[in-house]
Amino acid sequence: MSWSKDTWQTISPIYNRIIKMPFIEELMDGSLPLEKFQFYMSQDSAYLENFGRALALIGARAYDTQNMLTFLQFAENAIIVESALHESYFKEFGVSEKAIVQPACHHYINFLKSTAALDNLEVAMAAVLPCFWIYKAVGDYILENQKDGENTYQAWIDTYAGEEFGEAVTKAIQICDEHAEKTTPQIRARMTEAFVTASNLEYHFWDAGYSLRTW
Ligand SMILES: Cc1ncc(C[n+]2csc(CCO)c2C)c(N)n1
Repeated sequence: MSWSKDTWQTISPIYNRIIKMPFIEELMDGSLPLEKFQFYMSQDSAYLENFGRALALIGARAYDTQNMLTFLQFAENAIIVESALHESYFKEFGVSEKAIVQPACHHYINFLKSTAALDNLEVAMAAVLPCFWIYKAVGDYILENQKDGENTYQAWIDTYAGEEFGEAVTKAIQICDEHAEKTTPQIRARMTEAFVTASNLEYHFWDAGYSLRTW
């Protein structure tokens, strides 16, 4: 079995907990209180900037120029495409000031940046993968299960369930599998560990949004 299939099975209990979270269920039916979504989006803004930095760092460390280009494009997308989504919601809901980075976000961005800077390249690539893969899976899950009707959060849902984003996810998974295949069993095991940690951090990011958890 490929590294990615095997690793997705490992995190399936975490993924199953994620799609049952009140944050996701209420995002799906549009009943999520605005205050919680605003908190999540303002933290996500800081997340995206730092995630973009981690991706650019991985790009700089890539073994060949093709993978370098791919990760630099991921970084560019994280900054430009996703921040457009944030900007439109910020305008709609009148949030403008830069947020203080709260614990769950702080934990996640520092894990990503330190892994991207100091760990093996393969491990760094695995650490950023849940960000792509879990969002695609959650986006598709919501699109398949949501009821018809107006939803304030539809733009968010469509971003992650979209075809274009799907292609980026497939590419990110493929790159990890290629690197997993060529590396040692020890590093492959650390790739899995980094993937599990990032998946847990995704859970906590949404959980902190729902409970408005601050320092
Ligand atoms: C906490 C958190 N995790 C993942 C994403 C999703 N995401 C952010 S950047 C990017 C790839 C480049 O577009 C993806 C998939 C998010 N928004 N917030």
